[in-house]
Amino acid sequence: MDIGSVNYLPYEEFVDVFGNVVEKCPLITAAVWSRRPFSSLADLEASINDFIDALTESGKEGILRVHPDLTGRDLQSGTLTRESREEQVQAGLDTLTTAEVSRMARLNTEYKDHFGFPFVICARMNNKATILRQLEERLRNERTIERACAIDEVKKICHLRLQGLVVPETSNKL
Ligand SMILES: NC(=O)N[C@H]1NC(=O)NC1=O
Repeated sequence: MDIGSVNYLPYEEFVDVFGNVVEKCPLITAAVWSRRPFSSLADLEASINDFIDALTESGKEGILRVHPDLTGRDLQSGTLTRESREEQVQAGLDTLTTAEVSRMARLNTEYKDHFGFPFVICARMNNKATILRQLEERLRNERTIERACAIDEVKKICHLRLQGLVVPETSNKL
């Protein structure tokens, strides 16, 4: 779909198509619909990012909290959203050894106990080794820095999900 077609979408269809660009946050999509017409895919993405940036710190933590754990129960039981499942599979998180699964589970729990929200990272820009390493490193971050870092990852996930839904404009359009 191109951005012109996006601008013509009635509210219900817009939310059907873009409702999960931020994981389990269709409210963001519903709010951003009011900002159309979008001049470009980048403009749509900027509207989503502006909405996220304007949230209070507890609102941002709410966005993080609805994310599933990486390699958690949802991946094993098949209850992830389609997008999240594809991303975790692409990062190789469905092929961890038993030892890696235990390590990831232990670190995820430690992280969540420490910060009060789950560890979020753009799986498609990583692989299992870099994800485990970042999980260990980010556990040592100060809380405000870590929250900002996690929200940046949400925006990266959103960026890639949007790219899969909207054709970017060609620069040599007449
Ligand atoms: N916990 C977490 O990072 N989950 C997200 N990461 C990603 O790439 N897709 C997700 O759902």
